[in-house]
Amino acid sequence: MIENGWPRTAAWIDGELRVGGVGVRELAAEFGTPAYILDEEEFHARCAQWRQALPDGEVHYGGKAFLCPEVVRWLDEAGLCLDVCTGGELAVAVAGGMDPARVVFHGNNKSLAELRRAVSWRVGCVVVDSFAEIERLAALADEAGVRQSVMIRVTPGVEAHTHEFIATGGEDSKFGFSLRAGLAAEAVRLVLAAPSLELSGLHSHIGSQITDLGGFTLAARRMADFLLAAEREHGVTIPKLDLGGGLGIVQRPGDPLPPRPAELVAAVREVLPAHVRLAVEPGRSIAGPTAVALYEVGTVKEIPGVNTYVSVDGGMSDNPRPAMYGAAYTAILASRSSQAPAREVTVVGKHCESGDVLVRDLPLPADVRPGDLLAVPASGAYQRSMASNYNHVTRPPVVAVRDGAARAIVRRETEEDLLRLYA
Ligand SMILES: Cc1ncc(COP(=O)(O)O)c(C=O)c1O
Ligand SMILES: N[C@@H](CCCC[NH3+])C(=O)O
Repeated sequence: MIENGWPRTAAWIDGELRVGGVGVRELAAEFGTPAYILDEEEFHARCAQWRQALPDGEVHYGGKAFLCPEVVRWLDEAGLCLDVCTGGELAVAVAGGMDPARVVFHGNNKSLAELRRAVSWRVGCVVVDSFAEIERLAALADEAGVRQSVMIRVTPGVEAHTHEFIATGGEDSKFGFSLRAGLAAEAVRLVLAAPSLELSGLHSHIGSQITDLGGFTLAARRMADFLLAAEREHGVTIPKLDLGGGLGIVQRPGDPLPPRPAELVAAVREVLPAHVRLAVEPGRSIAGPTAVALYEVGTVKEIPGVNTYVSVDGGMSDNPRPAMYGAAYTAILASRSSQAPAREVTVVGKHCESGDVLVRDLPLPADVRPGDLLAVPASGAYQRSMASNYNHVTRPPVVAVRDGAARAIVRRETEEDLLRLYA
């Protein structure tokens, strides 16, 4: 039953799903539903896997996948650094105790306030993304009397095989400087000409949820060629190449198995010049498989000969990915065993939208009924971090489980939290 895609401690014991040694019935009773149940052991193991794959390089966790102060502390313990893309993510990093020197700051439109904060907090590296930003950052660093380390974000013209909304490395992109159009070369010239900026590396990120190595190695080759050409032209050394994140995960049994971190690192290493340090920014491949989303069934509506809708108490507000990217998930009946024959159902949320679908064509026991708990694996990345208050629902908690104990590392939002904003 428990196949790839589930966190490592997920097990079927005494007629229910357990994660981290805690049964889902107990979790639902204590923390309510919907809730994200995060397997702490899985998170630590995935950080360690990346750290070991790149002992002499830099692993920056892509904080956009899921971030809270407790996760920041786990990253610190694991020796990982952090990639943030807003002032808000930077604030969480600092709240979790991370030294800003270990933070890389991304974003295609960082505000002046964000840039000022990055400089004054001594953020380790700012990834510059536009000509305007190079000018702004150079002026701010100059004003503060510091030399700010930067990387230049380059779009290497690689079309990653993933959903177009999460592909970022193609020529036509809002991110970075185009290699082919010569904009990246101009960015190198401008950064090198700014005395308050120090060019510490080049950066590319081709997209997300990628399960083959071809795009990564092609990007690495193009970036390596560009780096060497820039070094020759300017007589400088560019010590680092950051190939971003993007490694995919299994979302449901049968999905292609993504390469392991060590395989990715080995493949791109082959095309990197020896003097260049490699950096990566995995988000989904660390956080994604760590959490299971837990829902309670509220209604089962059968339309004879057409479809059966199983409605749960969450939906597109806690997982917008099926609606946004057509992402395909699976779910199981998690709170009891059933011998009933399976029938195909559509699992939907409680929002006022027909597109509020969590899982399509899902075989579930025919006796699934209100009060049952459903569990959706691969829910650790881009779910809580993209959750919304649509229809004024409160966002679910993240409950970390380990060795039979459970604690909320992000508490459930309350209506008070929501009402506090209103005049
Ligand atoms: C610059 C950058 N780095 C890292 C990531 C993390 O990506 P992923 O979660 O796919 O590993 C992203 C998001 O796609 C990104 O835009
Ligand atoms: N939000 C996207 C990933 C985007 C990554 C950010 N560059 C997803 O859920 O798949």
